[in-house]
Amino acid sequence: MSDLPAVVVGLSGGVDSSVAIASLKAQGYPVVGLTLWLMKGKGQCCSEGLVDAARLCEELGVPHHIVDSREIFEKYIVNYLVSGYASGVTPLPCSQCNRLVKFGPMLAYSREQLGIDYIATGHYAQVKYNPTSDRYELWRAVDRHKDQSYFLYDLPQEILAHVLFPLGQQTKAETRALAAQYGLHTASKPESQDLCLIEAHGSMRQFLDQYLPSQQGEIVDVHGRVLGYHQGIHHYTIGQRKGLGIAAPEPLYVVALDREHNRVIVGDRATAGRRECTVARVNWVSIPRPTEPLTATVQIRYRTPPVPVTIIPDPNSEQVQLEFAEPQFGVTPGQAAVWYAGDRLLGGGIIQPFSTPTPEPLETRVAQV
Ligand SMILES: Nc1ncnc2c1ncn2[C@@H]1O[C@H](COP(=O)(O)OP(=O)(O)OP(=O)(O)O)[C@@H](O)[C@H]1O
Repeated sequence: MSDLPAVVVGLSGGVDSSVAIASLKAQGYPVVGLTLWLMKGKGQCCSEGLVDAARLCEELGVPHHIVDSREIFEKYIVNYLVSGYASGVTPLPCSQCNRLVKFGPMLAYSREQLGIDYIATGHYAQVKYNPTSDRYELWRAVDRHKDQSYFLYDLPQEILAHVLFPLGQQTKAETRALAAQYGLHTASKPESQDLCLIEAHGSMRQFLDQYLPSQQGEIVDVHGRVLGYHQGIHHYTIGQRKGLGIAAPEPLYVVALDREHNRVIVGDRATAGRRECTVARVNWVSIPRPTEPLTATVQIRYRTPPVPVTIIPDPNSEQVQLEFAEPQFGVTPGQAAVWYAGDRLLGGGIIQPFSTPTPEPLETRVAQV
């Protein structure tokens, strides 16, 4: 009998989680596979993922559980996305899904149904216990290109204390080599490129179009001049530069989404740059909440490089104010800002809507004259 604790491994049917469970098993951990059934559609997280995960567990000779999580996925992710886009923000579903749909419920199921106290996933990130601070710290993965720590910033200490990331210290190439070495049928599965919802529905636009009706409106500049038309403000993101469908001599960025008048407001680079923003729903991970301002680097999107920032805690709330050393162009309400000291993830939260002065619609101004 192994002295190692039993671990429940979240399986999506993809190569990363397949190698995560096979590696833990090879190290002597008693393992159980668990797949959350998240939505209907094609691709992982749907029936295809369930079948691949079941087949993998059969090959490995380990138990496999499937938990129908479609209802909580609908409640916490689909509704969150649809209401966010409808109100003019661009929500980040992955960190919320990790906390509320995946890690929290997986650990609860493991404990309550299986009496198992540890869970693992195929995420590329590392958890390190710091005995001095008595905190479970989150660190970037060794494979910087695959690092997924950004999406995990919202995990509380109670969960991090019970999580293993078996792939955090290896490269994706090593994962693929191990998949072949273990003879896993998932070894040659292509990399998932995008958000699971996008894989299942084709694009975010196609997904949203099922819920939010098209509603034509104006694309205007910061003076209220009409430059073009759109089919719904939910197709746009603050900071967006490409795909605006308007010809202009200089690059234009979306600087505000005016829900009240169903308008997209665009501006030049100088208008689009932001030096600060407010971040709410902050989760402090590797350090406790500071009382003094702190310098760090911050990522305002998954794929943007970290940039220098000062984080100013609000004495009266859990919010913080971020002050960037240089103006940033993709500061998008609804997305996560996640700050680091080197490779150590300190904390993160959700960027709050900011007030960009929006011009009065033309007819209102004409009426006032
Ligand atoms: N439906 C699910 N049920 C259980 N665990 C899941 C599910 N989807 C994802 N996970 C876990 O979260 C990890 C990261 O998921 P993500 O969607 O980012 O996939 P990925 O990085 O492409 O990994 P994989 O190759 O395993 O699909 C997975 O490796 C897996 O452990």
